[in-house]
Amino acid sequence: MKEIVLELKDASIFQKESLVLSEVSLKIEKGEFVYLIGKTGSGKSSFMKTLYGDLPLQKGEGHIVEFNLKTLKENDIPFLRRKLGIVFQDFKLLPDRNINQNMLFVLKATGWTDKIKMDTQVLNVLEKVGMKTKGFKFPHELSGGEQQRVAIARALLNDPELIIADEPTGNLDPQTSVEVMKVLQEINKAGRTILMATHDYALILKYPAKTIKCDANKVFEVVQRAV
Ligand SMILES: Nc1ncnc2c1ncn2[C@@H]1O[C@H](COP(=O)(O)OP(=O)(O)OP(=O)(O)O)[C@@H](O)[C@H]1O
Repeated sequence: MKEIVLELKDASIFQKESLVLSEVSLKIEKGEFVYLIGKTGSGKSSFMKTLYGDLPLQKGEGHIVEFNLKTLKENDIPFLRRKLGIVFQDFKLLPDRNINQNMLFVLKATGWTDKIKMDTQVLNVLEKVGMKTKGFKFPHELSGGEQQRVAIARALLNDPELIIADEPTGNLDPQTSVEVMKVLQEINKAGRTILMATHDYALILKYPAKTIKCDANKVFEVVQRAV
């Protein structure tokens, strides 16, 4: 039987008191690549925030990696985040330090202490995204696509069980989006599970995968048709 990385049953997603999504039931298995689509304001970010503990799961059931979202405590959140790799549209790299230092900052914050192992892991993840030789550069010295590749490398540092990417190509031109997408595809082929919110239908057509949609306060799987 396949390992389940994420399972929601009849979950409701709220922003404060307002209901954004209801009756959400879905399963994501280890190794899947899943797109999350939907209009602006349909609830994609709220959905993802619930998965990484930024919004509480107030109703329904939710299990992600080894965590129960319903009983998740404030103290559990850093441990949950270590099992997830989170990638944002706006990269969120620290501007005042170079790429290697950005990576080491995350490793230190997540409990790594052995300097040699840390340096090896930084090189290892930068190599996976084709940025091994750019560790000395500052974020502002990199293109948007390179910054996003570094952000993906950062998400890989703690060997996550699930990568949650919220519009990772949203700030990139079409060609650069494809380059970043190729990196995500390679990471997926290596066995990692990826949930990616996107507005980019060209990417979905080029790299078809299971697609779930937020619409009218619901989440459902959509069948892609060849065009
Ligand atoms: N911090 C917040 N406080 C209150 N309401 C919020 C907050 N963030 C989002 N919302 C509301 O929740 C609903 C869903 O927004 P959300 O950002 O999840 O949508 P989205 O599908 O990710 O949109 P986009 O594609 O623009 O990122 C919207 O009605 C929005 O106004």
